[in-house]
Amino acid sequence: MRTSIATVSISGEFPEKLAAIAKAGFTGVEIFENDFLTYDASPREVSKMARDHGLDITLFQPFRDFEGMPEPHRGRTVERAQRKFDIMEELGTDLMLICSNVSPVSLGGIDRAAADFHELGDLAARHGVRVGYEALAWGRHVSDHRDAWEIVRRADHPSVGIILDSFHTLSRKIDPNSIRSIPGDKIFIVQLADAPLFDMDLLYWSRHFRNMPGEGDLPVVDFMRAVAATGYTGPLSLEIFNDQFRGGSARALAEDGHRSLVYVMDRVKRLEPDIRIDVPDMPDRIAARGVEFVEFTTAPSDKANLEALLGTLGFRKTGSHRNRAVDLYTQGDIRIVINTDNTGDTFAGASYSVHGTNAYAFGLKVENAQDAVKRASALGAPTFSEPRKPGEVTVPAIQGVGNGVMYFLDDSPALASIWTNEFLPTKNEKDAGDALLTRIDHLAQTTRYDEMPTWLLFYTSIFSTRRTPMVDVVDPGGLVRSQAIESVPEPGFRLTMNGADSRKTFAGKFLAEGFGTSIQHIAFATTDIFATARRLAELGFQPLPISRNYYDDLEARFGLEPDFSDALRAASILYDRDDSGEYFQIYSRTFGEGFFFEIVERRGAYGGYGAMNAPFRIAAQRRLLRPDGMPKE
Ligand SMILES: O=C(O)c1ccc(O)c(O)c1
Ligand SMILES: [Mg+2]
Repeated sequence: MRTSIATVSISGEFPEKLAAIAKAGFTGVEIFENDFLTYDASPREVSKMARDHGLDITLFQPFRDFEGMPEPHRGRTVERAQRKFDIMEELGTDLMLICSNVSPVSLGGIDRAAADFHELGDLAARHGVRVGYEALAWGRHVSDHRDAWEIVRRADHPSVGIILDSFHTLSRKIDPNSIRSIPGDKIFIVQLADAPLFDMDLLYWSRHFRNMPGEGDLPVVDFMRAVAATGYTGPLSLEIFNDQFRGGSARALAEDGHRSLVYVMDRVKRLEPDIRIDVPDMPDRIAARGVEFVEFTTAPSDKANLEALLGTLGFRKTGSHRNRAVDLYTQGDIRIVINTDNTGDTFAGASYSVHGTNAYAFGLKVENAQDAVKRASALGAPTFSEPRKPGEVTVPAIQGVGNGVMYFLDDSPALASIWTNEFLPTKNEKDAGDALLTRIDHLAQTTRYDEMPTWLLFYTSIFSTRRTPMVDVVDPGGLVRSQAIESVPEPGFRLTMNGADSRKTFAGKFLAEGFGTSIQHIAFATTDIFATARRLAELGFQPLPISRNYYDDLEARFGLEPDFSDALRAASILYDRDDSGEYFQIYSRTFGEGFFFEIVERRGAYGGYGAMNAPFRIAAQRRLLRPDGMPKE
């Protein structure tokens, strides 16, 4: 698979862009004219730089306002093209992109445009180059690839072809299957971009909000299936205009870009088994069944606090690792591991010294743990391993969000018996009883807003998932954007990603003080929230106190019976309801740098996360940060 990316897609100066592009595994690069014009080097020097990095220059672009010009503009346009052909020769590329005319003086007419292209084809051939015509979604006369194709067909010149760009086709909701009738050898290059669905001006949407395939909402896989069906085997080239990306890290963007192309082509290969698609073999998207454990790293001195909090949530210590300072706490199907093995250079120790106490690792239950690592590695995720002691099993793992560790467990004998083989059971003198918590409902990871696309792509490319729409949560310190990912077909693994723009938000403060992205809360499921609340009270659990105003509003909003809302209020339970069911939430107070636990009950088929309650939760957490702490009753 030949992969390419336009220089506009990556931040930084030319040398930095090219280095990042090559390092991420691309074989080609599109030179965006503006990047070239603003960089102080000759075309030959730029050509050499690309080639020194092993990159082909797949395209020089864009050439604007060419076809359908009346005289005297027409003559000047041809002269302009001639000069660009000279530059292309020095750059060492043979393909130029001509985007459909947006000039108000341009004239329509398919035959007029075809005649212009035929003439340009002759000129291009004399320079040994080719031209490709791309329909901009906002072109004045041509805004649809089907019209662009008709012009190219009538131009009937070997040096003139069509350029397809997924954004222009899909943003206008043009059926990508219309591509299937174009001969593959007349498609000179294919540009790919995705975008979140916004109802806005096409030009503005395209120039500011494109993102990598798989990060947005456009059916890029369907588009590529149609392209593959034409027999096209040329480069797949990313062209991503995105303001946020321009401020990001060149290396991370290039890595995301490469991952997105491999992901899309792996999807296409599975959906079109009869078409030869040149993408590395890898296991299919991994169906995560659930979170098998979450592991905290902490120091012996801090451990007691975490242990005490877990105790009030009804967890008991049920095991100690045979060789290490690692303890296991369980309840229902939930396992929490506390690691204080900070001797030597363990990863847990390193994570603790950078972030303090944090949930630095979790384990996912999957069908085949080795397959999960294989797929993740094929998509560019780093694998993780640490030296094991005799008798210890190596659990397949990768590094993910914030360098946290993601372990994979399955039913193979070695992995399935790890808890009984490596941990010695703890005898509990007196059993205080649990709080009816059954499993981990979801994990919530907090990250910088600009890193969210990276991590959404990470999860959606490796796992079989669906994403819920992005919701905005208003924090008095700024906006926090939140999106949930759920495993399919079974929602056994649920994860919410919260992106904080400002360090003044509660989430942003967690990032700043914990020095980076990490799990900020863990939500446990119960099947009876009121029974759980009673048990928690007996265990001495202190819920996050919620303001009285919240309950008054809730009662009015849902028409709740006063007895019911009183019961909610008495136990500091938050409530939500939609057409499919009900949702109950209890929050713990925060621990360390803003970490907390949540307990939820889902009734019916409620599939959300209580987003409308988030501002109340945040307000309550902020109140507790104040010196007096307590809410006014
Ligand atoms: O926004 C533009 O002008 C523009 C230019 C070149 C392209 O290939 C494109 O897709 C858009
Ligand atoms: Mg384009």
